[in-house]
Amino acid sequence: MLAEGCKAAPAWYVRRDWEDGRLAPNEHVPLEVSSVTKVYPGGVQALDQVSFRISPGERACLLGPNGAGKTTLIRLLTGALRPSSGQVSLFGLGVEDPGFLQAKRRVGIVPQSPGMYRDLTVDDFLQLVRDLYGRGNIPEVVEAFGLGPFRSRRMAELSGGMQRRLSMAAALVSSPEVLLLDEPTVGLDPVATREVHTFLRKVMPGRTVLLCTHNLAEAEALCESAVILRQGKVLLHERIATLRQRIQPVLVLRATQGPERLAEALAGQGLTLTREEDAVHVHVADAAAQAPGMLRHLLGAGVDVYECRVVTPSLEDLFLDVVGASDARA
Ligand SMILES: Nc1ncnc2c1ncn2[C@@H]1O[C@H](COP(=O)(O)OP(=O)(O)OP(=O)(O)O)[C@@H](O)[C@H]1O
Repeated sequence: MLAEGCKAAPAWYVRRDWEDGRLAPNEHVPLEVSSVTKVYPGGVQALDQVSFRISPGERACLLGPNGAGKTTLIRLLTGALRPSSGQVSLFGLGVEDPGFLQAKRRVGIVPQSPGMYRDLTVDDFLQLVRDLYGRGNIPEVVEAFGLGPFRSRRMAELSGGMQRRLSMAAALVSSPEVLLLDEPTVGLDPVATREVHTFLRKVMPGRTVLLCTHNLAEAEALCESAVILRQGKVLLHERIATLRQRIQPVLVLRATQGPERLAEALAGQGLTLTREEDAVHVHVADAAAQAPGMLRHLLGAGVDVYECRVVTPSLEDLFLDVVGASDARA
């Protein structure tokens, strides 16, 4: 399952415990997808033998290009869809198991929209959720998410940002151990997006999280691991820090004498150079170790460097690297 070129798998990486590729069910694993295939009526195959586990306390993002199967996977995990084959389990229990409903009560779900509940007031909706979960502290979430002034407001009358706040509050009413977040900031303006991130930062620590998003900055800010899907398959499941080691940082250099002279002075040193407008990018394994010698060499060669900046790869760079490499192989 580890994509070509990936480094050693972390401890929680997918382990194939059963010979047929399925994972052995484990009550200590909050979210588990084992050899799941989903074919929609009409024949579209959205997921193809997908397996991964999200460990307790892991905060993972679910990434992938359009049509990769992310929404399908989230809907399978929420129980809204059934797999065509394979097993989705929460705390080791599959949908057919008698304790599945109990396991589901340990999972809070933040959907993209309030769906069919638009006509309920904020209070009605939170009470409905508390009744469904059989427990919960409404005043606590109303306070935590600043919903006090809106309690008698119909959900349809709330702004997009406020609806999202309510969705998060509802997901947390029962103090779940797991949070499933389906694009929590899609369609929100930057102010509302920041507000959602602030709330999420408060509630995510200590919980297991799977965050489906297209916003890679959001994923990077909130999660420490990534599951990348493409065309219904898992390309990788890895720590973001480990992923980052796959791409070298870049030293961005600018000199008074211009990029040609800079590149000329660095030629023949076994470095990978790329020219970006008036800068030269040097790919380095260890910027702190290599930059001082490089700058001394340039100064000695009569090149006056006025900018030397280390750029570490972003999750976007990593995503493009992983998905691009997979596209090239396809
Ligand atoms: N209800 C459905 N009936 C038939 N095909 C579907 C249905 N829902 C999704 N699909 C197809 O399944 C595949 C995966 O779709 P899915 O929505 O899960 O991907 P996604 O990664 O969430 O995409 P996006 O990022 O664009 O939201 C796509 O080819 C899509 O067209």
